[in-house]
Parts: sequence; C-alpha cells; structure tokens
Amino acid sequence: MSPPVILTQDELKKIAAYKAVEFVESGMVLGLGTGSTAKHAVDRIGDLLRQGKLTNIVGIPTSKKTEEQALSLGIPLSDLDSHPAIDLAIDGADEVDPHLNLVKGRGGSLLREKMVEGACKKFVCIVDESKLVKHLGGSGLALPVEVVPFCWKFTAIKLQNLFERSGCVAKLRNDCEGKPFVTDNGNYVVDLYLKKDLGDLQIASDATLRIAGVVENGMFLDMATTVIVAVLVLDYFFGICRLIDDEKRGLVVYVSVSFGGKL
Ligand SMILES: O=C(CO)[C@H](O)[C@H](O)COP(=O)(O)O
Repeated sequence: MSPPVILTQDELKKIAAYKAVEFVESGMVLGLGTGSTAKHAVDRIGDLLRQGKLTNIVGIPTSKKTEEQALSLGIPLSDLDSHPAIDLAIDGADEVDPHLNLVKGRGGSLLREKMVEGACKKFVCIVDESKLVKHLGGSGLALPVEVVPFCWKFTAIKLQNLFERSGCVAKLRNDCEGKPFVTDNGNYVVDLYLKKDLGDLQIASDATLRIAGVVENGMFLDMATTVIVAVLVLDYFFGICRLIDDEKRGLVVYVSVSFGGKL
C-alpha cells in the first residue's frame, strides 16, 4: 500500500466545495460566495456548465471578485433585484460554531454575502476543519464589522465598549499598502478581537446594528442550512472519501482519505 498523502488545506477546501456543488441542479438561481473555498465551487460550476452537465444557471455574486471570476467562466449573472429568491448559495466561512452559526467577512464581503445568503432557500457553507470553533470569536481572529468611513474611530470605540466584557479590541482593517481596506460598497471594516465569548449571539449582533455608523456585522446566525466540513482523517481501511456524520442537524462532515491517488 502506498503511503497516505497528507492533503493541503486548499485541497480540503476544494473537496468541501466540490461536494457542495453536488447540490446544484440545472435551472437554479445560485448565490456565489467569496473567498478561497468558494472560488473552488465557482470554478466547478463553470466546469459543469462548459461540459453541458448543468444548464440554465443564474449566479448572484457576493463580491466584485467573484463576479469577475464567474464572468471569466461564462456563468450567467444577475442580481437580487431581478432574483429576490435564490435557490441555493454556496460560500465559505471564517468560523463555524456547533450550532452552525458563522463568522464571515475576513475577506471583506460580509454585507453582500449576508444579503445574498439571507435571500436563499438553502445555504451550504463549505469549510475545512480549521474553521470549527466552540464559540464565535473563539479562534482569536477577527470578527469583522463593516462601518461607514465617516468618523470610523467613533464607531470603532462604540463597538469596543459594547463588548468590553468580552475583552474586545477593535482595529481598523488595512490593505497591503497600509491604507484602510475599502469594501465593494465603499465602506471600511473594523475587526473585533475577543478574549471571551459574546454570550447571547443574537443580542450581540442586534446591539452592533444599533450603533449608528455600523452597516453590517460578520455574525451569520441561523443562516447556514448545511455545513460541509472537509476533514483529513487517515484511515487505512476505508475508501477515499466517506460521510461520517448525519445530516439531521445540517452538519455534514466529509472525511477525506488519500492513498496516493489523485482526488
Ligand atoms: O466571508 C468570507 C469573505 O468575506 C469568506 O467566505 C471567508 O473569509 C472564508 O474565506 P476562505 O474560504 O478564503 O477561507
């Protein structure tokens, strides 16, 4: 038997993405997510369209970047104004808690993602196992909040004070040139770093939205209908991939095992 191949994080993302695209049917209106995991799903949808295995698809992109990718693949696009009801959205996440609540927006597209994914009948979230957390904010990484540029410091301080009991530190996100990161909607992102959990997530989310200057937060509560988690488990006795968890809670754990063959 050849030695097991340890898959990279990107390969795990691709496995989750390809699995999610199995939910896609011809004729669907699809929410197209943003990020390195969602990119694999969009690529796959493009491939299936080119091969004629999917037809009559309309994509609603969640960012300018995804829009460019989808157009380059020949995926017909539209928007929420023309298609207010979306059949299925596929998107990644930064964190997933045990109740399938998500943190999204480390890629900066949280507002459009929340609008599109809030309008869909089914939202399949795709992640590798590194995104699983006990509570949102628990990875020690950012909980993004989109804010208007006007007096952003004022808004950031309000956010930090709001979550003072969770040890919150609010920081303006910068781009790679050290300038404020600007979203597709012309706004800024304030990243919240938390030391303790937020308590009731709905209360926390609602409280951020009551601060004038906040446009949207990256808490996606009770929105994902299915989460596909690609997990690397080396198992000498079973095949390349198998489902190990039930779909009742909407959580699908997708186990990948490779023995040298290409996935
Ligand atoms: O919310 C997002 C973008 O706003 C992404 O879905 C999230 O950041 C996950 O990204 P990746 O798939 O690259 O890990």
